[in-house]
Amino acid sequence: MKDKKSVVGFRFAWAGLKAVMKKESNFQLHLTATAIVIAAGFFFHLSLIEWAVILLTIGLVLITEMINSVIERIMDFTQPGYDERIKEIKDIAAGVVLVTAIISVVVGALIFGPKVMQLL
Ligand SMILES: Nc1ncnc2c1ncn2[C@@H]1O[C@H](COP(=O)(O)OP(=O)(O)OP(=O)(O)O)[C@@H](O)[C@H]1O
Repeated sequence: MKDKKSVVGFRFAWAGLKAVMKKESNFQLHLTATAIVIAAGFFFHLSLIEWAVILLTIGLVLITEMINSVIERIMDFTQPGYDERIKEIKDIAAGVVLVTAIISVVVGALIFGPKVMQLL
């Protein structure tokens, strides 16, 4: 019984993931960047700890983008019309994604920067 519930729960979670992949262009952009970073990781033979940091950073960006999408949907549902309070909530949620995106660029530069330099 519990197993069946877990499988159903997983199916809903997978449906949520598919919805963001299909409907959110920013999420698709992050997924493209993720594929490029992972390919670069194999090319540069990252160490285990470097992989761990890169994967955690990728996860952070994808998760915050998903949370941002959830907040946008709740706001659109709560107040479809223009509202200054909704604007601030959505702007802050977008700011969260921006912060993680900046962190991911810095992490990428720290890990890949020296390796790219060695190639030049
Ligand atoms: N109901 C609203 N009231 C006031 N400002 C809003 C409202 N909806 C959106 N905005 C403003 O428009 C910006 C963009 O909102 P929107 O919901 O279109 O998200 P988005 O960043 O375009 O994401 P997506 O492309 O995923 O829809 C918000 O950050 C906010 O400044």
